Amino acid sequence: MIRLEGVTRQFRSAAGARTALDNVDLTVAPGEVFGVVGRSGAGKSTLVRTINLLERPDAGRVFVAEQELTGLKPAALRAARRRIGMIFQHFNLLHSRTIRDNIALPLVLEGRSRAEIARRVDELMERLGLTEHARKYPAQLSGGQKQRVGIARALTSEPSILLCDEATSALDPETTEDILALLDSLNRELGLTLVLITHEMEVVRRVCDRVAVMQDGRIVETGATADVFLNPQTAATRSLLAEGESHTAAPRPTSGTVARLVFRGQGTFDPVLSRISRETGVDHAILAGRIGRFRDQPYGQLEIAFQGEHTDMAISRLRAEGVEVEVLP
Ligand SMILES: Nc1ncnc2c1ncn2[C@@H]1O[C@H](COP(=O)(O)OP(=O)(O)OP(=O)(O)O)[C@@H](O)[C@H]1O
Repeated sequence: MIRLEGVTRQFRSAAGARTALDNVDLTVAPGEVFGVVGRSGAGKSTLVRTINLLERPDAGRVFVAEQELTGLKPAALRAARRRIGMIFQHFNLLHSRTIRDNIALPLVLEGRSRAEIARRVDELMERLGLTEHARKYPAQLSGGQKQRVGIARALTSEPSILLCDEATSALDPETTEDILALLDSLNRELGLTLVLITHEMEVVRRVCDRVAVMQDGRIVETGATADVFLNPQTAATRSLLAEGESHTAAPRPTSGTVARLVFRGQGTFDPVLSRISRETGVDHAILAGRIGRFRDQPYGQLEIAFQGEHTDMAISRLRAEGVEVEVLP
């Protein structure tokens, strides 16, 4: 659905050249919710703006739905862009226009008929719970409502892709959850492909099927969210994940083997640890733990201290049951 091949983008200024994207390859499958994370300046916005060619790469090719956008003439590019909606952190609404007119704007610019515009705008306002706000102005709405207007406006041309640039970063946690639930339902019900830039790891856990981690204009790691978050392969990913977590190390006992266990999927709910403890006579003390969810997939992470003669056997048995076990030094 989306394919970037060897995309490079430099910005030149008085201070010199800055490589915002450095030979980036990326593939996003149809119907996927794809997250892009990284520190400020890593190149996330430039990457996402390259997908609809708001930012033109200096080198490399961009394909959307098997069509090479980088090879299109202006009129064909305008048509291709209609399949790609975009929403923004600060909503980018026109303050002097009503909610209805903000949503209608892309259709007005395309020269659609009044009847068609009215039908489509009514339908979107109904779907997004905005009907009662039709005649209000953006300043009269809350942040979450303004983002709903942004989403409605992005959906007017019935895109198959929605690019979300820090779409929840200006919202409080409850409103963030509300907008994420809406994006999640648009993905599930309309099959909309979502590419979502965020600096909030919780947003990625909540909605993203896959994630790419960016650093200095490159994608340093990419994979299923659960794989990247539970087994980060790069220092950049580990440092992003460590942010906001407690930095107090789990207490360590003076004897025994300390290990980190990861349970995934339905296995999260199996009493496998106590069963294997009983069968091998190996006791365990829980030092730290967390349970949660990656989109639909439940997971649990435990740091435990094994105590007993047959610790190696208990660890092999856990691995045989599908529990990931990393023995800590
Ligand atoms: N229009 C521009 N002119 C000059 N430099 C730019 C421009 N746009 C981006 N850059 C530079 O390119 C690099 C990548 O910027 P980009 O906005 O893509 O990063 P980001 O990961 O989205 O960061 P943030 O989270 O702060 O938005 C930065 O060093 C930035 O200063």
